[in-house]
Amino acid sequence: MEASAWSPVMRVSIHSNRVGRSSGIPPSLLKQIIYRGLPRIVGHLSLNDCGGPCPSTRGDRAPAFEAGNLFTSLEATWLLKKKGQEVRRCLAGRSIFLVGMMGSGKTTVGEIMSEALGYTFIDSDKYVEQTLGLDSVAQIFKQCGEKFFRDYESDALQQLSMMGNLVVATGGGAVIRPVNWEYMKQGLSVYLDVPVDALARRIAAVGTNSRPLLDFDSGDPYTKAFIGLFTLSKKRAQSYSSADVTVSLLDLAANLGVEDVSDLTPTAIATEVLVQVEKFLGGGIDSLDKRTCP
Ligand SMILES: Nc1ncnc2c1ncn2[C@@H]1O[C@H](COP(=O)(O)OP(=O)(O)OP(=O)(O)O)[C@@H](O)[C@H]1O
Ligand SMILES: O=C(O)C1=C[C@@H](O)[C@@H](O)[C@H](O)C1
Repeated sequence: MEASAWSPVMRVSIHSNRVGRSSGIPPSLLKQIIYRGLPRIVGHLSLNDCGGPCPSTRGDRAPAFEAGNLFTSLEATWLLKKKGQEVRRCLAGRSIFLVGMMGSGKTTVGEIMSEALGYTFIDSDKYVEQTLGLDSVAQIFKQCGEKFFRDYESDALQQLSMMGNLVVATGGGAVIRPVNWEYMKQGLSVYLDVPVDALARRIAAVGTNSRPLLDFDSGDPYTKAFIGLFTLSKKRAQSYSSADVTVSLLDLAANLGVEDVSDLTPTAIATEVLVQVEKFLGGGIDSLDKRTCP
């Protein structure tokens, strides 16, 4: 999944005076994360086990086995882990609930964050599937309808809210029920704000089959995804804005001088989420040396 989905790293343009402005991460490290921060891919490659075409064989990518690439990836991993350790102290066991539209990266970014924090990752859609013993959310919608799914989704969030030390990727529609916010307020909520075009491109790449609210009868995958996401995002904008922390990919890209949000790696986004969470909790953000968190 990762190897084929990430966008070409070579197209990223970096303006050194802008890098790191919002995040408090040393500019040289942040540049490397954005420019070549592909630790998960390198991890796969080092096992010689890429699921699709290896990045090293693709013309639009930096050579994956180049010593510098591995080195910078290790630095990115180190920085993420360090931030994770700092934020873990600030969180003091509170869980993080990631909210956002379908395809916003809650699962991808959440898994990376959970590893950095030493937290357990839970995907609430999967939790509901397992509770019901059904294969997919699409099947639940088809057999039992949306309301039935939403009831189980609320139950799942209630149960998860009573545990600590979790990063939870919530379902894209979890925000529409006020009671779910009561559950999520037991921890910290983070909204991943991704432009609809980028969401539609990501979802079109894998098809709309697994996402019942986008799986219309006609239209190509991008158009179906775009129309569905656009409509839902308008309806949900206010709900998403209730999150404690918002991480806007447009803002992050602008602050980093990156032209296209698709060029932001999951590691960079996960690191930014941790930085913003730390900021929300009152921790040091201007420098890695400032650690004012209790
Ligand atoms: N930063 C990124 N750059 C490019 N592709 C990404 C990025 N983050 C996630 N993706 C891809 O986008 C798709 C959706 O990601 P993911 O499953 O993490 O989103 P989600 O918010 O959990 O979605 P859903 O709510 O529908 O389950 C996946 O194919 C994933 O590989
Ligand atoms: O945005 C939504 O309403 C949904 C998102 C998915 O995560 C699933 O929870 C389901 O497909 C509904």
